[in-house]
Amino acid sequence: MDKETYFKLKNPQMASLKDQMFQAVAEDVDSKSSNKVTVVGIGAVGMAAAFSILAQNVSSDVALIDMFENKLKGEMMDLQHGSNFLKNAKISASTDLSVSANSRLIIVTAGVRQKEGESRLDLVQRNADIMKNLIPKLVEYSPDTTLLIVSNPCDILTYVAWKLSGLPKNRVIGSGTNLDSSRFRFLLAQRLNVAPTSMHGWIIGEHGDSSVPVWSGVNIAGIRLREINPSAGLDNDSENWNECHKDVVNAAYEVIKLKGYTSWAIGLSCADIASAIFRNSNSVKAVSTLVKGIHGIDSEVFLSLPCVLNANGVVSIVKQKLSPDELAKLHASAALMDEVQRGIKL
Ligand SMILES: NC(=O)C1=CN([C@@H]2O[C@H](COP(=O)(O)OP(=O)(O)OC[C@H]3O[C@@H](n4cnc5c(N)ncnc54)[C@H](O)[C@@H]3O)[C@@H](O)[C@H]2O)C=CC1
Ligand SMILES: CC(=O)C(=O)O
Repeated sequence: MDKETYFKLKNPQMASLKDQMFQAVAEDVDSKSSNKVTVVGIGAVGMAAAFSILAQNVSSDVALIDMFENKLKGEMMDLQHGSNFLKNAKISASTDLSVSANSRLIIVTAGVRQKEGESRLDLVQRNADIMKNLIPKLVEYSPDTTLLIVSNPCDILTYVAWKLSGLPKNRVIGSGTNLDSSRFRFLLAQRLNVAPTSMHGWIIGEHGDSSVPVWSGVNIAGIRLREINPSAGLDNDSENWNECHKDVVNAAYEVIKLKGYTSWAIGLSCADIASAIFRNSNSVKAVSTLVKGIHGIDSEVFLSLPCVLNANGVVSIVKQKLSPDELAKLHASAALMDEVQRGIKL
């Protein structure tokens, strides 16, 4: 019961302050929004995603879910207290999955994270078990939703979520190498002293140790690095450009060693993907999608490729012209995903 109703029941003769202040003119609007995002798992990554989405006004309706009631309430209140600086935000939270009902996007960050020295693949069965508990119930509450899977190993858990959800493949997306591509562009841009947004380079394949840098296409303003230095990114390159990719692969390990986890960049990456969906933008992003039949991959695995994203999720995949070496590495990524998937107990 809200405070207004309680007051009226207790004091039937007295008009409330609200009644005295306002003259009702029409029925209130049904506040059910069409841009609701639920973030499942409100650890470092979930909260960075929720904050980025609210601060960038990608959605003004954010629901938070976790197992820990006090932490949930604390995070919800802390965000709500910033409402004055947001754009009419509605923030809700519960341990009960029903709080997610009618979400247009559900971002899943629940699960264990790597400890120092652990790889993403080491987490697979523990986090697959969490998906088994969560995904079918979440989809029951939001049958028209799009799932964005962030928990690691991201590509494998996106496959698991797709299998468990019964949703069409375009609406089950892994955050994939959108983050790795951002790291790559940042590192390249630093060496060439341009803005990362002016540096065009893609990391595809696994969000993890077998990720594939598409050196053949790295360019600024259409000038490919390889036109100037045909060895850029190769082992025999005297300028060691491939250090940039090695640093991308090492990035999470290094940040985890330094601060215990990674959060801000992946939070911003989630907001970037959510924005493409909510604004129906047809933006091209490297996200994890079902790649069977693309680039000659014949196994049912999810990997990142540049995808056109809009309100319908992944609507097409950009068929990059890959060099034989890049193609071989992508196939190695696919074979690794297939092998790990076969070991999961679903
Ligand atoms: N794909 C990517 O680019 C990235 C993925 N990650 C992954 O994201 C995941 C989360 O990382 P952090 O936020 O750092 O971990 P964290 O430990 O800070 O947070 C995880 C949260 O999930 C919650 N949780 C666990 N099981 C749950 C369940 N069944 N229902 C509801 N909530 C549940 C926990 O209570 C906790 O609050 C990890 O798997 C990590 O490896 C992290 C960074 C980047
Ligand atoms: C932890 C992780 O997957 C990342 O920061 O890339």
